Amino acid sequence: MTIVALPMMDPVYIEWKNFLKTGNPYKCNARQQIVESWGRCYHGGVDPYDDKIHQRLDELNLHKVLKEKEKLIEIAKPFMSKLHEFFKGAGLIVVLTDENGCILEMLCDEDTRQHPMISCFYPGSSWQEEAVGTNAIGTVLKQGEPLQVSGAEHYCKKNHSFVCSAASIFDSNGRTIGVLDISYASRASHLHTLGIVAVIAEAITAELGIWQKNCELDLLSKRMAKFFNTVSDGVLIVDNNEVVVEINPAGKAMLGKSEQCVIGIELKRLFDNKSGVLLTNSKRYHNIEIIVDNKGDGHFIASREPLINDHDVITGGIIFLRHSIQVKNMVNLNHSNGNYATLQFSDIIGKSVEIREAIHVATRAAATTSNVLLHGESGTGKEIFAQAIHNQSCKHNGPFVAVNCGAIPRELIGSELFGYEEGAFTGAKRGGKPGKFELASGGTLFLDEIGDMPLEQQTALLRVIQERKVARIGSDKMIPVTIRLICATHKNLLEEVEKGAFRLDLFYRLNVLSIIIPPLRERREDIPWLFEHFLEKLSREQGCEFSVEDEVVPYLTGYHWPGNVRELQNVIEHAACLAENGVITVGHLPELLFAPESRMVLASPQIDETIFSREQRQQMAEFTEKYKIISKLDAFAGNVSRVAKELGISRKTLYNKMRLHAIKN
Ligand SMILES: Nc1ncnc2c1ncn2[C@@H]1O[C@H](COP(=O)(O)OP(=O)(O)OP(=O)(O)O)[C@@H](O)[C@H]1O
Repeated sequence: MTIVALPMMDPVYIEWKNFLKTGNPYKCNARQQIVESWGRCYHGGVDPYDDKIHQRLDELNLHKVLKEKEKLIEIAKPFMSKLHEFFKGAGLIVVLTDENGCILEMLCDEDTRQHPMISCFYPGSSWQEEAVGTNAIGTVLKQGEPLQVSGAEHYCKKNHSFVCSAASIFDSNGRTIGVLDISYASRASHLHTLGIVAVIAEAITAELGIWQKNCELDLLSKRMAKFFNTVSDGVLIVDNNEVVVEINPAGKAMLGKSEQCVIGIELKRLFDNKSGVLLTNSKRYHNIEIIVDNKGDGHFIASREPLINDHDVITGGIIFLRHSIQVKNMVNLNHSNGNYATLQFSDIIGKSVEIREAIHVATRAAATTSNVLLHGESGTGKEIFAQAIHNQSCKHNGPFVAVNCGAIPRELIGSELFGYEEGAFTGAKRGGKPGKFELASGGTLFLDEIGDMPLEQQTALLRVIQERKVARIGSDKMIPVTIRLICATHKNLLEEVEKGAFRLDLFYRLNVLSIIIPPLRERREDIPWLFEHFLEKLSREQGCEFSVEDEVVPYLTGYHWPGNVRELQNVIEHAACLAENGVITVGHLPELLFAPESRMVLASPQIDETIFSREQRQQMAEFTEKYKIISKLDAFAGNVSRVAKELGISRKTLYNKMRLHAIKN
């Protein structure tokens, strides 16, 4: 390589000399890009006569930058080698820098490398304008456009022997990430070198773009694969001939088929005729119901979206399958249809031996999937027990569907429980309707008042329990159902069996685990706890405090509670409603409670003795008497003689008692 000293008569050199005297760009005849750069260097305080060694990165930082720019180097290097090969022996240096003008890679002949003038080109040295004045690399980084800087156009004298051509390399967002440069020491500049550099920089930019796009596609396809393989919906992709080209693991599990048995097969051949037609006769549908007779739960909800290419042409379809039970569970989670259970064992209030025993058995029942029969009068808490069992069982994530068999007209009970097909009977809904068994599948079906179920439906129920499959009315397709059955009755079912109103075989099927919930009158020590519980609930709901006169609770415990806990709850609400300033007194209790025939205190004194103190019993007796007199006075319009006769006492005694109890007539 020949290093040539520039003659002092070079017109650019003269311009340079003149510029340095004033720094005035308007008096300068050099190229505009060069003058602009000189202006930046002049005002930025770059020393044009500085011949010190270039700024360079230390080992550690250079290593870091090289690591960061690994891909740029990898992509640019083959291009640089080609260039180097092409210009072999011409004394050229091919340089790659980062966006800060720091040399990352350089290629040159061995004898060029040895030349002292070239010593300023080495990995880590900076060619920023601020560091070495106007130069192709630094000035391209400032101005963006490819540029050749020759001889005295360089701001620093030490670079006057070079001709440098550089162009930026960009990432896919158009940000500069590097510069490609060809430099050589010469008096003569050749513009075609700039052209070559610009084209190669563009090629590197294009290849980097392809690499970045590939990375994005790779990431996208990894994400898609993850989604495809882990999503709980079955996903099938079909081509335009309705032939399956892809199926995900969930899809294979749902269809119970291996990949080999699905890929390349027509979609409709994977299903029965009716389902196959439904799945293939439209390019887009949402939530259509498919019932497939195969092993496991073959009851699906299917949706389909067309696959459309960039030219808006349909190239196939993507079909999503979901177990109907999953859909139902989601609906149930939304709490939009009431098929959910909120109550737990902790919501069952009571400390009596009887209720504790019932809770104990129910807890054991929750640990199994056996059918449960709850016996208890109306309002004793049968539903609360059913919900608690469901919520503590392995089915707690499934639906809890409650049906009151006594409340549904006889002729409708079949369609309610088992569902029906479209056109099964006059008035049947279009598309049919799933029954409660299907809706409860995966969870618990609570059949309240099972004793009221008509005999013919008992037979159908027995069949569902035995076969664990249900056929909708009007269809012979069997839909698998996995449910835990909890039934409840206030009737003595064995008596019903004797009367011929209940099937014995069904009774045995339902009565696997039997729980007796005793009436409230047989566990009166629970009344104070229930009273406190319901009052607290009212306080919370109404945002006000209640206080209760001492006599109230003993009075409640003396009533025979034919409506059980539900009635107690209503009585407390009634009293709380009437209570002035939140003070509940006996006077706020409903009159029904004072009717002598409904009082237990008098009827069964031996029970009272075990629960109440003598003082409490005395008080209760007084209250009973007081309210007996009041109710009779009301009944006979204040006619004292009639009331006395009715009570079997003299008028005088009645007056005395009225005075004693402060009763005004
Ligand atoms: N032990 C209890 N603790 C708290 N609340 C109770 C208890 N028992 C019943 N209840 C409440 O009493 C009301 C009636 O209970 P539930 O509906 O469970 O009775 P049921 O026996 O199913 O009645 P029916 O046979 O008339 O349907 C509900 O509001 C319930 O929450």
